[in-house]
Amino acid sequence: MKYFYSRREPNWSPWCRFRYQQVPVGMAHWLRYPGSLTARLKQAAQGNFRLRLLRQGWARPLESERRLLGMRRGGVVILREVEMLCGDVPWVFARTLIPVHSLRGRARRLTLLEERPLGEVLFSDPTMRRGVTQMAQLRPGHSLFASATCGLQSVQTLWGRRTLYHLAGKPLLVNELFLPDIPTSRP
Ligand SMILES: C=C(O[C@@H]1C=C(C(=O)O)C=C[C@H]1O)C(=O)O
Repeated sequence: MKYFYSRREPNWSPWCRFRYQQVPVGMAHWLRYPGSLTARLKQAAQGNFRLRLLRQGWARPLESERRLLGMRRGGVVILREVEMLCGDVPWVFARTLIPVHSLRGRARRLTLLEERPLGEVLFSDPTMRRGVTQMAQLRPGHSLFASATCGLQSVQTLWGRRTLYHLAGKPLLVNELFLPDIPTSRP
């Protein structure tokens, strides 16, 4: 199955050069959170955490994703898109790309997760290495914005990050977009 997105990319900046002054109070701690976001969301949702698998299938990465993943032009990935919710309220839209050449050995099980959070597997694997994280402000028309907001007209901006992970030396890229209902007061 193929998925089509706007290919206009937001301005992704590395963690260290990101201008945090622009970020609303209460959003920065989500963007900078260094551990498993799944675990952090579970804690914040106090027993109401849910993960909904939106789609999984073959796709072509966006140009900047391809470069981060070190893939050749025309290469394909397994694309997994999920929503992480508190009850029925979506808090985070996550899009993970696993290049075909990463789908050997340990990374294979990442394709069999269904509604089990990827973070649980990733953060319990001793071969996992966390690489670069980039942040961006996304607006309507940017790639991923429509998928994350399900086309909701009322949403004008989203904050997001993407992190390169390695599992047994093989790369995968996780995009996480924080949706308007995520709590912005630190518990
Ligand atoms: C990378 C993590 O995994 C989370 C779970 C995901 C999934 O199940 O597809 C995707 C992205 C993350 O938000 C994490 O918990 O930090």
